[in-house]
Amino acid sequence: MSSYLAAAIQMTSVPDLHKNLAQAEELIDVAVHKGAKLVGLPENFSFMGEEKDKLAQAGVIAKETQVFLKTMAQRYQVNLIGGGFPVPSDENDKVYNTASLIDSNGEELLCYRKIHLFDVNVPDGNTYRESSTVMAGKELPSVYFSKTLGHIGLSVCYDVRFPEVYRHLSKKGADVMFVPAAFTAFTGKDHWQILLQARAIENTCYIIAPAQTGIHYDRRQTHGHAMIIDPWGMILADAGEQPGVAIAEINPARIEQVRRQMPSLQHRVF
Ligand SMILES: O=C(O)CNC(=O)[C@H](CS)NC(=O)CCC(=O)C(=O)O
Repeated sequence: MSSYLAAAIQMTSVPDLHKNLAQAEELIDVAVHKGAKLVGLPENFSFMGEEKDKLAQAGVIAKETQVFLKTMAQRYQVNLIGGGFPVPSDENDKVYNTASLIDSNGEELLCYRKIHLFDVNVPDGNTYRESSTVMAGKELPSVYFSKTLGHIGLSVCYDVRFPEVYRHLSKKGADVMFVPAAFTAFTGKDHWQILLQARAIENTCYIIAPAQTGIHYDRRQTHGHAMIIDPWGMILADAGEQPGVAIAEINPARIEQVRRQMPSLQHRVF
């Protein structure tokens, strides 16, 4: 593996599948033209709206999103992460919040179903009951060993509050971990960056965190600040608050250097 550029895309997705896919393509285009070889899209990139609307359209959203990811990966000859989109479950009428890694041949390399669901009354007055429409994934994420991109692990949004997910990925060998998110503006301002830096530092790994930003519908507002963090916890790129792209170099020598300087992974007791 040699150094390469990765991109964390930042979007303001709305309750309109085709508008979102058009915005996603524009930003993939920007990222690829800046040289990115691995591009992450945020949670809910293809649809962000009321839970009941998402559920009603889930079949169409899932199908069109999967076709979109494969088409874009092949057209732009890039590795793409779809950071979380609804896929209907076979068991009942709920969906799985699913993240997927697609290579430049359009093949799916990783698929992960969000384990931790956001059932929280946020003190700003918004109530989230993700479990009312989403089934929790039952399997910890696996790691894809890529000769060119490193050892990649996926997670989604609220998972970032559960360090055991990332320790699991780390034990499986991951050194580039994705946290695609739609973090609330209220929690994000105090927790987002700190949680991401903690996950990077404690696992001495790169963290790539695509994000939603701005006002999506009604009172739903997200925090933004898609970012890429290095294994020492340094913020290499931050997309701010407008839709756009955070781009930074993923450098295997930096991972080795930090793991020499701070060998905490070797000192684990549990
Ligand atoms: O807001 C929306 O409409 C869409 N959001 C989402 O789909 C997901 C599940 S509800 N949001 C989060 O997981 C936020 C986590 C978070 O913000 C935290 O952990 O503080």
